[in-house]
Amino acid sequence: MSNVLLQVVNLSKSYKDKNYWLNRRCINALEPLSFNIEAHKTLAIVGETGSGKSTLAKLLVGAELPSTGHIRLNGQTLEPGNFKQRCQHIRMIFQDSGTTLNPSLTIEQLLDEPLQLNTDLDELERYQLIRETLQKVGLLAEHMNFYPHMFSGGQKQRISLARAIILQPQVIILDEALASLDPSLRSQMINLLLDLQQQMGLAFILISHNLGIVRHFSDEMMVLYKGKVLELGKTTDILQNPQHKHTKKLIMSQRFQLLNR
Ligand SMILES: Nc1ncnc2c1ncn2[C@@H]1O[C@H](COP(=O)(O)OP(=O)(O)OP(=O)(O)O)[C@@H](O)[C@H]1O
Repeated sequence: MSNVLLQVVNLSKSYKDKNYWLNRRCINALEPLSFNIEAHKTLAIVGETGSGKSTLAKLLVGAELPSTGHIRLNGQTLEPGNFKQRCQHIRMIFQDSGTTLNPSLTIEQLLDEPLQLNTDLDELERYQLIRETLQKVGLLAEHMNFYPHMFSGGQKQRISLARAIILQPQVIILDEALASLDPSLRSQMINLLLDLQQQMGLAFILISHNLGIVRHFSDEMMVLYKGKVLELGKTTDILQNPQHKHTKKLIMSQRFQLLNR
């Protein structure tokens, strides 16, 4: 019996075309797609601009409602409008999430927010969980009293990661989360994410333009093109033996990144 954590079944999204007379035409941002992810595994989503990666991420976190399909977590269907249920189990980290931390709050207040909103823990329990979570992401308990501007870019990304894991989610979506870090910080962050994945059994969905990162980090990959799935399979198989001409083009355009890792 496989250890399937997240099941995506026939999920699709179309938008009304605002530029079209009477709005009768639709843009199919994502054609119906299905996939599974197991705990401890990483699925990378790649594709050129406009291929539907962000749309898929928005559907997974519940920021958009699907046109068709549904999502199951541990066999249970996630209700489209139930944000509390969704945001406890599926969290997202963006490219510049470090820079969007509220500058007027201390790190303790920033990490306390999701706990107050989503749990019944008392003040002492929340305090202890904040301490533990900061240590998990390689920061110190004393950092609780600091403000975001007192940290470097890489440390701010760790604070965003702490905010993402503090509710003990099962799935984390990394939307170009590693793109703005320099190569050495990026490797540290990847190692930290892999450690947390081991410890917590997390499943990651990695949205990235960088096939070097995809190769290093992911077990499986999905190639999207104009809202359609071109390929879905083991990352090593697809990178070594791409079947579709658009996948081949993507790999050729990044052979430099792939050679340098
Ligand atoms: N709110 C919206 N209304 C109308 N069309 C939209 C909306 N959001 C996305 N689209 C369209 O859906 C398609 C997929 O967009 P999406 O942002 O998911 O692509 P992407 O792969 O994430 O691109 P990028 O790499 O640039 O972020 C595009 O054609 C886009 O124009």
